[in-house]
Amino acid sequence: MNVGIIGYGNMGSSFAKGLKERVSNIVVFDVSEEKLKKALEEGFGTAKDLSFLVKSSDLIMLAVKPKDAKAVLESLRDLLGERVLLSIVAGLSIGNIESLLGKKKIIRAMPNINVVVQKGVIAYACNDKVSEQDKEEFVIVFSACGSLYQIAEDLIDAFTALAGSGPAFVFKFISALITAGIREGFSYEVSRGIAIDTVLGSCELLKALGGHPEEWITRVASPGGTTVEGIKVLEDRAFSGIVIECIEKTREKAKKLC
Ligand SMILES: NC(=O)C1=CN([C@@H]2O[C@H](COP(=O)(O)OP(=O)(O)OC[C@H]3O[C@@H](n4cnc5c(N)ncnc54)[C@H](O)[C@@H]3O)[C@@H](O)[C@H]2O)C=CC1
Ligand SMILES: O=C(O)[C@@H]1CCC=N1
Repeated sequence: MNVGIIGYGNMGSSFAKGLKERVSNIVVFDVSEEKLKKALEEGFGTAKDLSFLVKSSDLIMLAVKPKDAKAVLESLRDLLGERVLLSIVAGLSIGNIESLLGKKKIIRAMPNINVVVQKGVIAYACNDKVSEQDKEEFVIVFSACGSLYQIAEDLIDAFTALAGSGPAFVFKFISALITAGIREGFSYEVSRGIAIDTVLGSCELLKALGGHPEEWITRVASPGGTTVEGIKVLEDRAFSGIVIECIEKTREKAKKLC
């Protein structure tokens, strides 16, 4: 497969790196000369315009900000033909894309930034122009960037909140742990290492051994011990309620983006 990427920002560049080993060719188009230079330095082909990019590609990924997406889609309308358009633009529905592009092959996906280390979580939904073979090829190629979930399109905004924005919330938690460690007397570097390894190890444990996180809390929190004192503070301050509301507000914003 030949992949064309429109927008070489955080996500476009992360996908380019993740896909490198799995596709024949990657071509990038960006309005920023600086981003095009970066793409060249990072070993990718660049296109001078959208027409060249489309001609060189079987699948075209739209990775620009929501505010820039409409203009790009209008320019693609007469260029795309039977090629697949893969949009990762938050809040932009398949219906919106079809109204700008016409009834073309469209995959709407929602990834997260962890694609940069090939550990992304990517949800996708397709319109009925996308064949089983198109879908299979997409899954084979994009599984190089992380785990894929085919979901109903009406859950993509919720997925955007949980997984698309999710890394920012996890980083916030890790950042708070680091600050707490510094406050207790560890250097930044040591506190960072302790926080990351604690979160990473806990995730690996859950993945490897299964079980609900609450079950594992009972194994960590000894009766009358230390952990339960910390858990009480989180409960008093409605930690779970805060996280649930954080996801709800994020999902609501995704609905209003485009
Ligand atoms: N950053 C994230 O963690 C995630 C972002 N997304 C979605 O991915 C999309 C891209 O986000 P980022 O990579 O963070 O944005 P970004 O701002 O880092 O990159 C966007 C790139 O598009 C380029 N661009 C703007 N207008 C253009 C045009 N007309 N033609 C070609 N290139 C153009 C910009 O120069 C820039 O390099 C957004 O729609 C966002 O909703 C989805 C999931 C996660
Ligand atoms: O904040 C945003 O709008 C994008 C969508 C998911 C992650 N970043």
